Amino acid sequence: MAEENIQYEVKVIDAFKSYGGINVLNGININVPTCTIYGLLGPSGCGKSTLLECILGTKTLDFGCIDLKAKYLKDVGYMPQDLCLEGILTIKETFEYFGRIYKMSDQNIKTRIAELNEFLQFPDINSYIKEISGGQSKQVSLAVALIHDPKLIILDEPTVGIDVLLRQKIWVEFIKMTKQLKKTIIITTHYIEEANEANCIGLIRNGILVEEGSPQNIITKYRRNTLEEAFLSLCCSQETNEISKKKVYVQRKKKLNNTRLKSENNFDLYRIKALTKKYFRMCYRDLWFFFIVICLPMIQYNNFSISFGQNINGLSIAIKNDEVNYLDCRNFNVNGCIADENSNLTMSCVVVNYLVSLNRYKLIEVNDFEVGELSLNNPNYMAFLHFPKAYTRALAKYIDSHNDSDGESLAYARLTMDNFVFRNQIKTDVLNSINYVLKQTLIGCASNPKSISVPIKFKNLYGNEVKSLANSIVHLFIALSVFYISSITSGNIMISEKLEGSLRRSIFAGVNLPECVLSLFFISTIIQLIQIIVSCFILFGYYSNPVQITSGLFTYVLVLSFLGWVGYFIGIFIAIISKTQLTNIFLLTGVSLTQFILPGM
Ligand SMILES: Nc1ncnc2c1ncn2[C@@H]1O[C@H](COP(=O)(O)OP(=O)(O)OP(=O)(O)O)[C@@H](O)[C@H]1O
Repeated sequence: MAEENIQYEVKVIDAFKSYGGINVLNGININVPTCTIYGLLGPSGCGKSTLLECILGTKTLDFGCIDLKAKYLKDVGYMPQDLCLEGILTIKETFEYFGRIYKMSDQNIKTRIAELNEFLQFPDINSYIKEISGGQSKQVSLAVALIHDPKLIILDEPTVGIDVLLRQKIWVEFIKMTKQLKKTIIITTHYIEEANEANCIGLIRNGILVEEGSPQNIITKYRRNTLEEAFLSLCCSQETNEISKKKVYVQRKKKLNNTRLKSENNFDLYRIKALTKKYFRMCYRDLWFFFIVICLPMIQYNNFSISFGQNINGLSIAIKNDEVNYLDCRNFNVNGCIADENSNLTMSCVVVNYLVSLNRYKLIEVNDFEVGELSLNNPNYMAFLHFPKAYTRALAKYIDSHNDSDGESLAYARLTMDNFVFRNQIKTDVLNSINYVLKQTLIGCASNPKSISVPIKFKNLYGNEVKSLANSIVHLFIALSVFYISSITSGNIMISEKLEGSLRRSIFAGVNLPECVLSLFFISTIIQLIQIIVSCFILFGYYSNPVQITSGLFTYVLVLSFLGWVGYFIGIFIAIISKTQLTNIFLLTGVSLTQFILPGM
């Protein structure tokens, strides 16, 4: 065929690409004629995959030009070197997913699976990808590249790990595809013998195309019997004229316009549906994910309700009462006025009985002040209380003349330093008990008890029902759980998609990032709503924490949802900036911990 009559599917002109100043593609020119198989050969690291990705547009050239006949992503089928498929999906679901991304009808997908099965012979198509062998996953990956019957097929080492018989069968099929179905195939391979089947071969070394031509022409040119021998001879002559792989600075060339493959439309509901279905499967099939997102919070809500900030009870307080025997207080009644010289009131008993009536404390009498003081070294003791011998008398004198020269009206209380919550609770209860004593004193003396009350009236706008610490922070706990669960849901799905390469493969099939984010948003919002319902049911319904929602249930759920959505976007952002799974986990945990600490928890 005359040169001018040849139609080219792909033209790469003067392509340069470097990483860190080292040229991986060093001025490559290749021309791939339509309806042919073009084999790219070369040692590991010579730049074959980089060249393919530049042709596909997933990587950009630094200089040079790539001209593609195909204009749309759906016209090209790409099989990357790595699997880049979701192990958690079955073979059938994987085909359905990609088929739907390419907007194929269900019937069309079914027919295509049957056709591909005929020549690739998949294992049971209901097997999970993670459970099939390396060679079988390569077959599936190849089928995914062919599912939508593209015009241009780009395959990066498709036959690695596949047995010889099937390899031969695949090449026969490739030849049939180019001859009968007018497809163009670009293929990289390390098996030189199979490259014999290609119409044209390009040998790359150190980013330079050192030879290009049909297998027969190359064999003839190097006067050898086989292609392998021809390449060995070529490589040996190259060794002596080694192309430097050291820093090669690219000459400043004008960057030419490259053809970029486009998606047919930028925002497609059909693709969003396929993505949502895939994410849904990924969520409910991963049992650990399901456990962490749904079951673990339920356990935590339960643990929180049982253990956190409940009303305190059973705390031990050491007591030494010099005024009266502690046991004698049991039958004590406030009767009479302490101002009365003849009254035999012992107000220390009023304090003691008040504390006992709270059912929070276990009062344990000690005989010695020193022993009482030392009792706080025992972690079971939260306080030591001491009442002086003339406590009631001194108290009467203090009330009467505001004078207690001996300091006998002072009860002594030493509190634990170990536990902030317990200390404050005991402090409040002891102060309330003294307040109660004063009131009882005034009642006994027929005075108006209000005269001794603190002259302030507290009125709460809301929160009247809040009785315990757990009641007060239950909403904070729900809010933080919703935030955390949303961020780990979006963050973990996104990072696994990114690192396993399935995101890249989906993007190459036409999906764009906003579609991924929106589909994941649906899933995350559903999980969030389940979270809110379950948490409210456990914390308010089952454990009866008081609900006082002043702005209405809708606003409450909306505010929680907003928090979850913030968590969702933070998760996505962290997944985008994280380069490894570990960084992703550390960042997610760090941000969530900050959220726990900032509200003062
Ligand atoms: N993202 C990247 N950042 C830095 N260097 C890269 C990157 N991608 C590829 N390289 C480097 O570019 C060179 C060419 O890589 P490429 O994957 O194209 O080789 P290859 O010819 O396909 O090798 P193989 O046959 O082993 O797959 C390698 O040295 C590789 O380390």
